Amino acid sequence: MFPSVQPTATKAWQQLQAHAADMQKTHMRQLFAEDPQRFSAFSLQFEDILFDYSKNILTPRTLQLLQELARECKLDEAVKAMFGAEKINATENRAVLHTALRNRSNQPVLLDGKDVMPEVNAVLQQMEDCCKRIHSGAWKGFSGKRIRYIVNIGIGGSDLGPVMVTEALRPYWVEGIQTYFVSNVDGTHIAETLKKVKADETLFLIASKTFTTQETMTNAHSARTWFLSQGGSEKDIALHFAALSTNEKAVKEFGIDTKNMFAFWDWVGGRYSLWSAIGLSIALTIGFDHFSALLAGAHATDQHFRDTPFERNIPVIMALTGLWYGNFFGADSEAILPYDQYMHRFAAYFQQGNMESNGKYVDRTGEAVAYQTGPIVWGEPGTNGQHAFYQLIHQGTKMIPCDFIAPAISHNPLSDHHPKLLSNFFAQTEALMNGKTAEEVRAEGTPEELVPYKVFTGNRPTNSFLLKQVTPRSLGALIALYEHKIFVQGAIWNIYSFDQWGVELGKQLANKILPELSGNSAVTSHDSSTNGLINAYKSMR
Ligand SMILES: O=P(O)(O)OC[C@H]1O[C@H](O)[C@H](O)[C@@H](O)[C@@H]1O
Repeated sequence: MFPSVQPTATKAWQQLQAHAADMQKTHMRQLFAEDPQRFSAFSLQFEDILFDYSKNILTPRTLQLLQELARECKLDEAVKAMFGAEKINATENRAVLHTALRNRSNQPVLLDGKDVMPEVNAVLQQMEDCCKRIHSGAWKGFSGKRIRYIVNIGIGGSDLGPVMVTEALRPYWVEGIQTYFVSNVDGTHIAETLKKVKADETLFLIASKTFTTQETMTNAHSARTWFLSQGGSEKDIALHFAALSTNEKAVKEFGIDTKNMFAFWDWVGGRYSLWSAIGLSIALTIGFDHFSALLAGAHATDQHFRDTPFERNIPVIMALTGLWYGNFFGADSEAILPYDQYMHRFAAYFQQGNMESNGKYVDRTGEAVAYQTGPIVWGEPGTNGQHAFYQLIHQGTKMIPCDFIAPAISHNPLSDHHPKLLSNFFAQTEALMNGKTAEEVRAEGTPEELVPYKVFTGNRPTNSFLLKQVTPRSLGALIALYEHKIFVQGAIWNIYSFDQWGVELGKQLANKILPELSGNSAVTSHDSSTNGLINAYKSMR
């Protein structure tokens, strides 16, 4: 296990504090004016992705100190521990091996002395066979018709990744396949979805690592009841239900034929599981070859992350710049702003990826931390966000570091839409960096009383990711960059990034409240607010 280092006790942290005091007085406009080579000094090309981090409030000295912090916190050992299958998810005594799921090199990955790759490859083979049978029409439903509808029932990590990727890769959808996702326990979600599909042409994928999640099991049972009401018989369930899970026993108990079970393992975290059997909805939607390309893109990033010195390592730089603002400028959120409509769930996906991983206040020694950890992550696609919340990013009182993401080539090159979209992408980071001075506002002939309102301070940090095109490979690479960013930050903050105990309390209390909701007797077992709300609900229904 890599050593536990308190980041604030390092020499680099002290130096960064002193340096931050200077940098808080520095304007990026000045940094750009001083160095005409700033873009080439602070940008990196990886595959088809250009990463520009020059519009950040940093100098070579800042980066050097941040990298020193990473070294003092033993980031190199943490990386080795993860790739080396050490049980770095110590509170659950598990390794963290989502990188093995996309290990296209097939180099052995030894966990407790046993290579996991044969099992990984066997499940990929099973997924490929399933895709072939569905896409060729060989897999037939109970009426003899081919499968046309895929309904993935899952939540959290068993939903968000597949939703995000299938949406981002819509141009690659296999003809004749329509995929839907049901996650919310709100009956509306499954009811509205079932209106769109036909039982004899639908394959339900019950996606749950644990196969015990309340929302997923409730939706799965409702799907089964509906299926049986639509002409399907008990024996037809084998043709229309598959399970993506680590829990074979619970899958059997639900009544799903284990030959329709696609396995994964406890060393795959839910929010890192789109590369596993949980990705079957992706493979069925975009085709197995495209799913393989997604894995290959992520694998390329894994190699970049594992083997590149910190100075040129994109996830390390993403992590360090984020940490710089969170810990030394007091920023508490980050926006992810894709200028690509297909990527409209990208921010939502990394809301779970980041906030469930690094939303922790207890460090690896069991002590409460005295510094900020994971940021609030949010965002919407540009340009919609510009007409909604960018006002606050430009002129609000909070610093919100933003990631701008855009493809150079659109999948829908309709008249001049794409140049217009990209002109906004370029303009926004320029405006956020430069701002507009009072002199510039006056020079436009603005009446003096309006000048203060039209001034933009600028100096608001952004990263830009310019992709050639959103393809399975580039998307896979991009997702993995963000995954490793989260890992690096968690390692430096000395927290456990791969558990999620914080989601348990609400679940426990909901289980306690559920039986109290039946009947009409007044509930008195909670605080007065909770009692009051429950009793008001009982009187309203
Ligand atoms: O895949 P499942 O076991 O159904 O879990 C689904 C989700 O629920 C949990 O509460 C966790 O917060 C998530 O990390 C997980 O992805």
